[in-house]
Amino acid sequence: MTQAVLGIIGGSGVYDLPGIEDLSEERIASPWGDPSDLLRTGRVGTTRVVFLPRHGRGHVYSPSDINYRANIDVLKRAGVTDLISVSACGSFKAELYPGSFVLVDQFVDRTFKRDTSFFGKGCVAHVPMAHPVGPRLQGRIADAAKAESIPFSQGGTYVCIEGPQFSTYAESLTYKGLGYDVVGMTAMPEAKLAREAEITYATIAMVTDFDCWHPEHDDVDVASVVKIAQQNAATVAKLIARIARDFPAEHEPCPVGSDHALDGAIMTAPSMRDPEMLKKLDAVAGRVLPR
Ligand SMILES: CSC[C@H]1O[C@H](OP(=O)(O)O)[C@H](O)[C@@H]1O
Ligand SMILES: Nc1ncnc2[nH]cnc12
Repeated sequence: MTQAVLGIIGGSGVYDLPGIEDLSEERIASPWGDPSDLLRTGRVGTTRVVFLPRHGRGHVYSPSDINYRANIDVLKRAGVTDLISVSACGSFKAELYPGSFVLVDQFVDRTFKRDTSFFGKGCVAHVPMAHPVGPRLQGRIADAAKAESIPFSQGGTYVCIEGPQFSTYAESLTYKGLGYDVVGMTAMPEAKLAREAEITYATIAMVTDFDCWHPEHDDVDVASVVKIAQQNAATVAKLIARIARDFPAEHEPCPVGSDHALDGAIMTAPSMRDPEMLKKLDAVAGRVLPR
């Protein structure tokens, strides 16, 4: 059996997770560099939880500067099996109004200057990304939201832009016209790396604004995002606490195979693999790499 460990990545406005019992801070070293912050580990009821604010305490890392590989690597080293990311987002749909929550299930990656894989020269791998969100994990978020009477919308596409600037009007209209639901700057490559690390991933997109396409709303700015994020902080904490409290002790097998994503994914012949690269992959790919 694999013990379930619930990881939470907090986004803009979510730098802390109240309600963790037996809280301690852990500095875990990673061969991929420095993660955004110390890991805050503990439990909620009997569930082990690990919290990491992706921008760091005080919001020191911009979306392009976050070391996504180190973040996912240390969460893997801490035993995280299931990872919920909380992300502030702009909305392209009138019905997804600021303050609402969207359980997105697809991502479009428009980032262009980030390290998007743990693999590469010396150990090449290709994991499936057709279904980036674990449906069972998302179902648990939905069940908890219902139990706490928190309105949410299930399903949707999150387009991840490089930032740090918000989108132009033409970009906003384009994303809306393409049918995307929300826009943010951080879910990619986070979701890709979680998949490579065989961690089941799901996102709670917290709508903070209408980006800049809506004729009856002001264009997005930091003040409006922060205002909505602060207003929703207690609701996010309540939702996460409920998910954690009701979480199973044993990791539930992921129906889309996120916990076995590396099965058959490594292309490089064993004799041609770079030993230095393999060392760095000890946590992420330890399950499939011979020791
Ligand atoms: C503060 S506005 C832009 C900022 O908000 C979102 O953060 P996160 O995804 O970490 O919640 C967006 O991606 C940008 O990083
Ligand atoms: N409109 C927006 N675009 C990108 N990231 C965001 N985060 C919050 N609102 C956003």
